[in-house]
Amino acid sequence: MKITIISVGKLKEKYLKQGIQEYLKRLSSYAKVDIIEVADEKAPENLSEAEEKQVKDKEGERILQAISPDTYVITLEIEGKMLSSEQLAKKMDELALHGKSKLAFVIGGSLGISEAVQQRSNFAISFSKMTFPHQLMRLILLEQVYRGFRISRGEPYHK
Ligand SMILES: C[S@@+](CC[C@H](N)C(=O)[O-])C[C@H]1O[C@@H](n2cnc3c(N)ncnc32)[C@H](O)[C@@H]1O
Repeated sequence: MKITIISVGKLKEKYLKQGIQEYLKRLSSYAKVDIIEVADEKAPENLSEAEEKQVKDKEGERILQAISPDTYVITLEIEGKMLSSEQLAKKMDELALHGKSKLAFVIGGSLGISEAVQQRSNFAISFSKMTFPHQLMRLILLEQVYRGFRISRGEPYHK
């Protein structure tokens, strides 16, 4: 399976970069995982709702350009559906079983995900009702994808 993580903005913090490199290395035994960073819009504080929508729409266009038509898209959304790690593992297994060999996870920018990207999404997953910074979300997602592969293969992993 080819997994792409599409994320808005560049990763800056060194400690996150190190963690992400570690999980990419671990995941390399299970899948080809690429990260695509799309440019974020510089968004000052106190934007009106309409201006926020414009920012999200522009970032959304860049996200959509990075997705090929035959890709199954999972967006990360606070209001999405919460799954257990086992359920995420099962979902990835089922996608592979149904011949879906391309999977993209989309992490929004600081204002979230545009409507157009939500419409393109095949499934919206929530990691809880809490808001995580998008850069940290990348690391949490990679850990869960790695955990998912270990669960699917019955391999030991931390409980
Ligand atoms: C800082 S958050 C954006 C917050 C924005 N107010 C919103 O409601 O989406 C940046 C991105 O991280 C991801 N994210 C943050 N917390 C999440 C959670 N609990 N579950 C799923 N995705 C989350 C989402 O993709 C979100 O677009």
